[in-house]
Amino acid sequence: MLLGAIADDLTGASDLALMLSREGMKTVQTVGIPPAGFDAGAADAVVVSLKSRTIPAAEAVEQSLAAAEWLLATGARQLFFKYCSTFDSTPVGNIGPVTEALLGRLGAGLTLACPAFPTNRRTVYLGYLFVGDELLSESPMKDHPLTPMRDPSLVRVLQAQTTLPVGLVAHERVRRGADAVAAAFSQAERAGQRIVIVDAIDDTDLRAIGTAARDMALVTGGSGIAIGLPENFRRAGLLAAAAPSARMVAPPGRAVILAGSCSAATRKQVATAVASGTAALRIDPLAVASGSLGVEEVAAFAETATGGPPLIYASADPAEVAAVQEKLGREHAGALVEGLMAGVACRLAERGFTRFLVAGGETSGAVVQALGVEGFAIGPEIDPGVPWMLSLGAGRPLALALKSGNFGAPDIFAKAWDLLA
Ligand SMILES: Nc1ncnc2c1ncn2[C@@H]1O[C@H](COP(=O)(O)OP(=O)(O)O)[C@@H](O)[C@H]1O
Ligand SMILES: O=C(O)[C@@H](O)C(=O)COP(=O)(O)O
Repeated sequence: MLLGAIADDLTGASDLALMLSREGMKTVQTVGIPPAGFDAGAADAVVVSLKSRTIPAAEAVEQSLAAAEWLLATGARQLFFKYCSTFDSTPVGNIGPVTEALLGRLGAGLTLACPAFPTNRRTVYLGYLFVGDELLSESPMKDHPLTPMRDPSLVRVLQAQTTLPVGLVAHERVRRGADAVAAAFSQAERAGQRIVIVDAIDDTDLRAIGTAARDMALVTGGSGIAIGLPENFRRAGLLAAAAPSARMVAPPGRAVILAGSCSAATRKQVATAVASGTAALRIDPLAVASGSLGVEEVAAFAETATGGPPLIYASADPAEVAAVQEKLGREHAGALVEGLMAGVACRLAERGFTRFLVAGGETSGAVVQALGVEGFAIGPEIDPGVPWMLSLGAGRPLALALKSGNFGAPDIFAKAWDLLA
């Protein structure tokens, strides 16, 4: 194994695994730290997915360090800490504390932090994160149910989460190429900085940064910054080219869409599916809380639905989410919906469903843990950042696509199935 990655959620992990696989690394994604005897095959990269984005910082640190130990023991030559391209975190973590702990474990001086993913319109300029045409703090991320992002300055956001000095490598340096970036890293290290936010507005920037990060023991960021890392291993003669797959042979069985994401892109995808006549059931968290809607009723809906894959969604707009959270509390509301989706997925898997498209990082984490999946082989790209995957482990094989809340075209719920044979 060459690259060992720790991702703070499931969908983020599959986003990264897809990027590495597209760039020619044989990549396996695991769900949590693999059990003893887990066979990663001849993987060039292993992405360990945690569900550590919003848990208490001390627990996120503990889990990330344990994942790092496993990856290092399995032979990883470089570690990667994957977080969201919108830098999703709370004021107390977890990006800062986990980065700090991993640097300490590796005895490393400097690392970089770059969430840019230009293909999905996340760019960083002068340390400010843009989502599409808007600053992070003016984008729909300001209303995220669990991690509302209200400050667009990544230096400020990260510095609030760590005692390590945070610096900036600005675009003026990045656009001059890999040598200029490497020189900026050395300069930052001499100045006592330990984490540098690095500007990037396109893939050329990301590849230059990737080249410059060749000798960093730890790289942190979104999936975008991983685009230039495989080439370092190829230049060193350690990695052969591999062709990404176009279609995936999925186990026979029925299909369902589970959407627990309230992000703007998911809401548009839900609206598109409903408008086009997809059989759809809306989950009201208050009905789940009162016990009037449960796993059995929801599973029965999916089993009796006709037409294409049915859609079960809790996705709601910011005002509705705020009203629910006021009544139930933010975390309890989230946990209720996640629990329901996980229960429904299990029930449907027992009854012959084998193909699951899940929207939302936390939601995917809950579903995949409940299904008992140990890991995934990476299949074809549905949309940037969203691959089909085949489950690994003891249970019956399943095809899963874990869609980050804000990723995917409006018609992804309809077109995804065409990639399955
Ligand atoms: N209608 C709703 N009201 C309140 N919370 C909700 C509602 N629907 C979903 N949630 C919760 O919001 C969170 C969405 O997070 P996540 O699944 O990570 O989506 P995303 O990928 O868009 O961030 C989950 O905890 C989910 O259970
Ligand atoms: O980097 C990204 O944007 C994604 O890979 C990701 O982590 C998104 O998280 P969710 O929106 O919670 O799915």
